[in-house]
Amino acid sequence: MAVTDHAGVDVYADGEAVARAAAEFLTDRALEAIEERGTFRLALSGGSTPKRLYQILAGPDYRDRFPWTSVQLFFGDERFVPHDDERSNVHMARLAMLDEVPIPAANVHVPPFGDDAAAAAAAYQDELVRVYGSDELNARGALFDVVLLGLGENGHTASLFPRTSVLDVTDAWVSWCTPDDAPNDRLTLTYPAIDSSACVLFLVVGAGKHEVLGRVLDGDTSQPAARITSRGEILWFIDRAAAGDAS
Ligand SMILES: O=C1O[C@H](COP(=O)(O)O)[C@@H](O)[C@H](O)[C@H]1O
Repeated sequence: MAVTDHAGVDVYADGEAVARAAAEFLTDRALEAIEERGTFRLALSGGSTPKRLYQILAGPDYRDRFPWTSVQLFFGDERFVPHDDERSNVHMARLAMLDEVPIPAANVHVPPFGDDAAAAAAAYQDELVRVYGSDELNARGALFDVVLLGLGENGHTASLFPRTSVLDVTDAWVSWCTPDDAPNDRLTLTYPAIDSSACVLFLVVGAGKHEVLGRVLDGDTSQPAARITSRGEILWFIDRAAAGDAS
């Protein structure tokens, strides 16, 4: 089946258009959630694709419109490096967005760094439990209003990497892995934590992602991203190149 025939897939001209559509989508969802429940819980993704989205949210069109003070921000995954390291997803998000917007520091929930990835994952889960108000997933509605995800050319998403045991973790919200095809240990939300979402939004940009995107959408479960579920909806904002349109 063509990528574009799958439900939930929206195709935009290029990465800039994907980022703009995502900024509008997140703003609408945030305003709706805050009107209904007073808060919006968003898990950010890392890597290169969402950087432009973060810059747009911090820019003149959204800086004063996005309801920063009522948003709780989390990280869907993090490379296990210091937060000021250039490889850190937190570092990227700070430079692109967080340092520029009026979000209270207490609303930005950063995965800890230290000597021990397992201990850091457990501590980050404790932080999620504290903000959510229960240690039982779905007990108080979805854990996240939106989980933002990307897609690696090896089929990983968040830091759910192929051939790692984190793919089998069902008894934790946050865990860690050592990929065999990427540097650094990683902290990541697990499948059950991502499933506890009102919406998962994948952003996929570039011709290099076309083949793996087709496999994931066709349900090839050897690709970690194909095993993502959501108790709400799963949406894909992709550009023409990722859709396989070479024009
Ligand atoms: O390592 C990571 O890669 C994926 C995909 O990143 P992209 O740069 O190819 O879009 C990303 O979603 C994840 O958060 C990140 O840690």
